[in-house]
Amino acid sequence: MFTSATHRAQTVEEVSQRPAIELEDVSRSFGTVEALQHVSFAIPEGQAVALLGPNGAGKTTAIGLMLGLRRPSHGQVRLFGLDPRDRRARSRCGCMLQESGVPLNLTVREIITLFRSYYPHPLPLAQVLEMAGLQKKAMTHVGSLSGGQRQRLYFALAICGDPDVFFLDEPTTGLDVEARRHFWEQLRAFRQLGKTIVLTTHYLEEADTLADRIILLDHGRVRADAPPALLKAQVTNRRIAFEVNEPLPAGFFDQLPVSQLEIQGHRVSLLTPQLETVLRALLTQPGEITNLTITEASLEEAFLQLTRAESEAKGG
Ligand SMILES: Nc1ncnc2c1ncn2[C@@H]1O[C@H](COP(=O)(O)OP(=O)(O)OP(=O)(O)O)[C@@H](O)[C@H]1O
Repeated sequence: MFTSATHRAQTVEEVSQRPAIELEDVSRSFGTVEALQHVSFAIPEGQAVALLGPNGAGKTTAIGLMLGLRRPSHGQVRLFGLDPRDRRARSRCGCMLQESGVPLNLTVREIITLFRSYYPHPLPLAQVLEMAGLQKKAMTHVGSLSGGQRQRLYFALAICGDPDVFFLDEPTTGLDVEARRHFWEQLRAFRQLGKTIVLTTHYLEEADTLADRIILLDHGRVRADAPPALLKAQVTNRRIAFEVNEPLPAGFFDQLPVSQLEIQGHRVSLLTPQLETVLRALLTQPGEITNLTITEASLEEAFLQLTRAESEAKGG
């Protein structure tokens, strides 16, 4: 579909061996706030990584460090083996940050042309407009774009330099479901060009859909670092759902290891880390149990369990 004029053919070994980004024992404080603490990871070229975490986890700080917009208080950050502020590294980056200010009195075409001029090997204008789905808006003034269209423009400006690594800080916040899915398609197409992608998100579905790997940050530390499927498997919780022909005795679940217990009429759903214990109790009580299903925890449940374990370990 899309072609990249400057995209070099790379062998599998090259793609997997050369890290695009490296953080080595990185900490960053703002006064007394430790936004990141002893964070280390490497992102190989061609990988799509989601930095996931609750508010204040340190996601934006991490992106700022990788882009050279901030400096670490401790440790080292490298972008393509260079200081992230080095022009050679920066010219290979595209970014869509939370606060992207652009002049409102230019047309879409004019501003993309301006941004293309900053890069040594920009993508053709027509391709940028097509990738961002802005062909029909080329002559529209930026100030007249809707929120969703403006988000597409930010995407266009971020990719127009044909970056090797693309940083996105909460790119779909505020978009409706349709616009979000459209954006995911655009990003997937961009990924197929072999690009490295680092995105922060609050949307677990977004991380699950787009990322090869999720780095879960919480209170400035890496809490988990794994592919989405493995992250879900790390979590011992299972969801049990079933129907009862008559209500279970009062207090039935009080002594059982269950959480997120929901009872709606005859339908019961719960989470448990001890599947056998709960099943034994259910199957030995006198009432009839039907439509029993047992499923793996969703990514959302995994996320909650992992972050809860962290705050409990801290006594929080
Ligand atoms: N410029 C700053 N000055 C002071 N404190 C800051 C600054 N930037 C970030 N922080 C603090 O560092 C911590 C991490 O913030 P950061 O923005 O990186 O988190 P985040 O995971 O991106 O959060 P969100 O999902 O809400 O955007 C927070 O406690 C935040 O208040």
